[in-house]
Amino acid sequence: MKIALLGYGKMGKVIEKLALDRGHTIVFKSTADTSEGNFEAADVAIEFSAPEAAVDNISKALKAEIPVVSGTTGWLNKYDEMVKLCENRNGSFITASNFSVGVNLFFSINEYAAKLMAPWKEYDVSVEEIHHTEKKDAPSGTAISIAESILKHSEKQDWKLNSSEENNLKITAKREEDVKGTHTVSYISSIDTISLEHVAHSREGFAKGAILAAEFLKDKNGVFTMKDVLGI
Ligand SMILES: NC(=O)c1ccc[n+]([C@@H]2O[C@H](COP(=O)([O-])OP(=O)(O)OC[C@H]3O[C@@H](n4cnc5c(N)ncnc54)[C@H](O)[C@@H]3O)[C@@H](O)[C@H]2O)c1
Ligand SMILES: O=C(O)C1=N[C@H](C(=O)O)CCC1
Repeated sequence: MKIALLGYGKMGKVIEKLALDRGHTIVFKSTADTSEGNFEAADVAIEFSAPEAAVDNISKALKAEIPVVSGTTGWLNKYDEMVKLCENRNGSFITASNFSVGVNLFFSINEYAAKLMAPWKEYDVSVEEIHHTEKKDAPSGTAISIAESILKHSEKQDWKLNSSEENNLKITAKREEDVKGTHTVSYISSIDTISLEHVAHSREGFAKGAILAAEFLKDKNGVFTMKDVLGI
């Protein structure tokens, strides 16, 4: 596949390496200030940029009839707009707060646990995420996805960052040097604690999942999720 990389930072660089290892070619790369290569030649665009840049990048790909995989977080208030654009252009689009296969399995475990724990009111549930200090958005997109699944089975009204109000699901966001991504769901009672945790050891999992999504999307039309890609 000929790939355009929209965003060539920490993720763009890992994706480039894995894509080349899988026999793909990179025909275009862009950052906030530079671009090189031939965008129109791409079979698929993989977009990992910044919250303020994602909508422009995704729109640019859809308008050029190039399928787009977007991993950027922190822009999902415009998700419906991108879905409409994709449908109007008969294009192909997938976004995920986390492309790692392990995290997507963790999402399913989290949903199952939320359902199982729902009747056991003595447990209070909370979510914690830890990422590197360069991360622009908080809480992480992954923590929001985890919280939204828990809320489907909970009496809590909404998630809230760093709130201890009983009717909200508390998400704690920590920033520590070089942490790739740690997400923990805790169910705490006065008697015991049940914890579920996913720890990313590197960025390879995110990159590999994004390439799997790009390979899945190449000859399809529509809006998809990682559940479609992984068949889970
Ligand atoms: N979904 C996932 O699996 C996943 C995994 C890791 C990171 N992310 C998200 O991906 C995004 C990027 O992460 P990163 O660690 O690579 O960040 P980074 O800061 O290392 O790199 C971002 C890159 O985007 C570029 N950029 C900014 N504006 C741009 C524009 N208008 N056009 C093109 N490029 C532009 C920057 O110049 C930089 O090269 C973040 O939102 C992060 O939260 C998602
Ligand atoms: O490094 C980041 O930034 C990450 N962002 C995603 C998120 O916000 O959930 C996925 C994990 C890494």
